[in-house]
Amino acid sequence: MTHDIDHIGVIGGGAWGTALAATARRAGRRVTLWAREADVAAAIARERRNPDFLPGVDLPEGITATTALEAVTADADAVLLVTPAQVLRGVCGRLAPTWRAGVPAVVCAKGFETEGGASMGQVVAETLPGAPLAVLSGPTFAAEVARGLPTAVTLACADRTLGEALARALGTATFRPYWSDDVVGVQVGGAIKNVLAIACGIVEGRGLGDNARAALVTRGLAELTRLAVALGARPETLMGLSGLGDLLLTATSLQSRNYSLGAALGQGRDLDAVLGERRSVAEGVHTAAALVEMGARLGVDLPIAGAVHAVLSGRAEVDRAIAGLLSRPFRAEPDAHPLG
Ligand SMILES: NC(=O)C1=CN([C@@H]2O[C@H](COP(=O)(O)OP(=O)(O)OC[C@H]3O[C@@H](n4cnc5c(N)ncnc54)[C@H](O)[C@@H]3O)[C@@H](O)[C@H]2O)C=CC1
Ligand SMILES: O=C(CO)COP(=O)(O)O
Repeated sequence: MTHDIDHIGVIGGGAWGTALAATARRAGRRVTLWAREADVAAAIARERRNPDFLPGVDLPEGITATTALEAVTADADAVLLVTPAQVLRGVCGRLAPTWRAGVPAVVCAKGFETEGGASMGQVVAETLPGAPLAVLSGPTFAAEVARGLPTAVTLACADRTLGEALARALGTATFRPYWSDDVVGVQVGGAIKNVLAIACGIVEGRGLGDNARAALVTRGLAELTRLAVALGARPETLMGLSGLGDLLLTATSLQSRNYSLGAALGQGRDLDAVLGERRSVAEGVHTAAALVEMGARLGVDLPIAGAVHAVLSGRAEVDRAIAGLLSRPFRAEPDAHPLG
C-alpha cells in the first residue's frame, strides 16, 4: 500500500507539538495544530510564536492553529499525538468520533499511564481502534528542533512502507528520522529515560560528581533494557537513538525538565514547590510510579526507578534513597541483562 502524506495534524500545542509542527512545515507539509488554549492557538496563528510553551522561537509561516479537534481529523493524512502521557487517553477519546479510517496515529508523548501502566501505543489501540500506529522518539529538545538544529529520531512502525512514508513526510536535512519496527522498545526507552534523568539530576544537585552520574546512566541503561526486554522489545533498540541516545541527552543537560527537576530535589527543594513554578510537564514524575508497579508485576529489578519513586512520593529522603542504591550487593558486569 502506498501512503500519500501531505497534511500533518498535530494534537498538542506545548513545546514538542509546536516544534514538530515547525519541522513538518519546513519539510513542506500542510500543518494543522490543535492547542487546548485559545491564546496559544491565537499566538501561533497570528504571531508565529508560542510564548507560553516555547518562548523565544520564531515559527515558520503557514501553520494553521485551532482549538477545534475536528479541524485536524477532517483532513489530516497523519496525526501526531503530542499531549502529556496522562491525558492522551482522554484526548484520543475525543478524537475517536471523527477519526477517519486508515489515518495513522503517531505517538510522540513519552510515558506510561500511572494507573495500570499502559504504554501510549496501548492507549491508542484502545481508544482509536484500527488506526495504524507509529511512534516518534529520540534525543530531541523541543527548542533545538524548533530552531532547526540538527536532530535524529527513531520512527517506529510495524508497517515498513508506512514508517518510511512518515519519515519522508517529516524528514529534512536537519530532522532525520530512522525507521525501526520495534514499536515497544522505542516507547519504553523514551518513557524510562525521564525517570533516570530525575535520578541523574538529583546526583547533580547533591554534588555527588560526574563519576556517579556516569554510573547511574550506565546502570540505568541496564535497568531500562531489562524492562524493555520483559515487555517484548529487542535489546539492540535500547542502544539506539530512542534508548541510549535519549538517555544521554536527558540525563546530562539542564535543558531537560526532568533532569532540572531532579537537580532541584537534590538541592533540597520541595517537589510541590518546584512543580508549582512550572507550567510544562515533567513526565518522569508520573512514569516513576508506573514503573514500580510494572517491575513488581513482571518480576524485573528496577532499583533506580524505585529510588526515584520513593523520593517523589515522599517515602524516602534523598540521602536515604542514595544510601539504599549504594548499599546494594556487589555483582558482576555485565549482569544477567539481555546484552550480557
Ligand atoms: N519538550 C520536549 O523537548 C519533548 C517532549 N516530549 C514529550 O511530548 C509530550 C508533550 O510534552 P511538551 O509538549 O513538551 O509539554 P508542555 O509542557 O510544553 O505542554 C503541555 C501541553 O499539554 C497540554 N495539556 C495539558 N493538559 C491537557 C489536557 N488535559 N488535555 C489536553 N492537553 C493538555 C497543554 O495545553 C500543553 O499544550 C510529553 O510526553 C513529553 O515527554 C518528547 C520529546 C521532546
Ligand atoms: O524528551 C525530551 C528530550 O528527548 C525532553 O526531555 P524533558 O521532558 O526532560 O525536557
